[in-house]
Amino acid sequence: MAENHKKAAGRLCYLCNQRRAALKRPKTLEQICRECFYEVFEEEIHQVIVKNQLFKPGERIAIGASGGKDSTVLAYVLSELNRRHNYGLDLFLLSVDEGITGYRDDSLETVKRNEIQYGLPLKIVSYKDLYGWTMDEIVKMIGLKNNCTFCGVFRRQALDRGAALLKVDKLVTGHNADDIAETVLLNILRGDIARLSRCTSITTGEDGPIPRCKPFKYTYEKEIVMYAYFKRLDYFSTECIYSPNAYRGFAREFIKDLERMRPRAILDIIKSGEDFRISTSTKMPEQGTCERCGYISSQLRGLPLWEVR
Ligand SMILES: Nc1ncnc2c1ncn2[C@@H]1O[C@H](COP(=O)(O)OP(=O)(O)OP(=O)(O)O)[C@@H](O)[C@H]1O
Repeated sequence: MAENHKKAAGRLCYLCNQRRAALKRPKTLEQICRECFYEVFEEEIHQVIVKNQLFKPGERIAIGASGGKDSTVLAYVLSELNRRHNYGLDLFLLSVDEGITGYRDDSLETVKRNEIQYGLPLKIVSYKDLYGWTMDEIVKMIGLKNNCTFCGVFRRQALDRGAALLKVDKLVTGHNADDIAETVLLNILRGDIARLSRCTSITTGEDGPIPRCKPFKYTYEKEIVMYAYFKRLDYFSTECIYSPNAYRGFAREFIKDLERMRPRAILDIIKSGEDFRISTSTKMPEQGTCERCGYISSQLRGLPLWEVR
């Protein structure tokens, strides 16, 4: 960040041609000033929201808030845009406490501060209350293998339950362009055509109880970090202590390497995912519902009975 800062200093901003450039924009490599950076960063997100008709006036929206950089910037920018452009949204923070000591307990403290800083009501739902156990207990029992898969499934359901308690119309998450490009690549590597065809959708679950959208679908992770840094936003920056997902880590590093050579690579991977056409002869897996808890499941049985309350 400091090097980037130094390289840009001394020149005039490429966009306004008035103020000194303060940074090199990761997405375009343009040398621009802070003010122009804030403007293009926020305006691009506004355009994504408008073009994709993500929200309707009067809607209640829950922001999936983990305390990390993405969801913290999302909460901040969405409140700003809501005010500036009169979206007419009622915004809420929704956090899931997975019960991971030394990680989620600390990041939730950040979300509690964000609740006050941004004036957004916060709802916390926990695995302990919903299912009767914490991830600490699960990891003690099953170890680190597959624990991310378990946790991902449970978090999805917990967010739905929290959203239902808040009576919101939609849930937004801080998934960014890097996350989506990474998922496209992983689905190709795994030959998972069903997931590949839906992982680039900006809104999902429209046929379910609570649709989800990703306003940061085209927002670069590096720009989110820069924005949070320059705006001095209060966020928690530690990785989950139980996330040893080496395969995903490899895809992430690969995309970072591509980005270094060609910043557009992230957008190009997303575009490839969006334009992918599935042959009509490809057999798609059917999505079912769990025979025990009734929640959506890729297999007949979703969560084991003892896990759902
Ligand atoms: N415990 C949680 N409670 C509420 N929302 C969550 C939680 N964990 C993840 N999310 C939502 O899912 C998004 C993607 O989560 P992921 O685990 O990939 O985190 P991330 O990329 O580190 O994002 P962040 O920087 O916001 O933590 C987050 O931006 C957030 O909106």
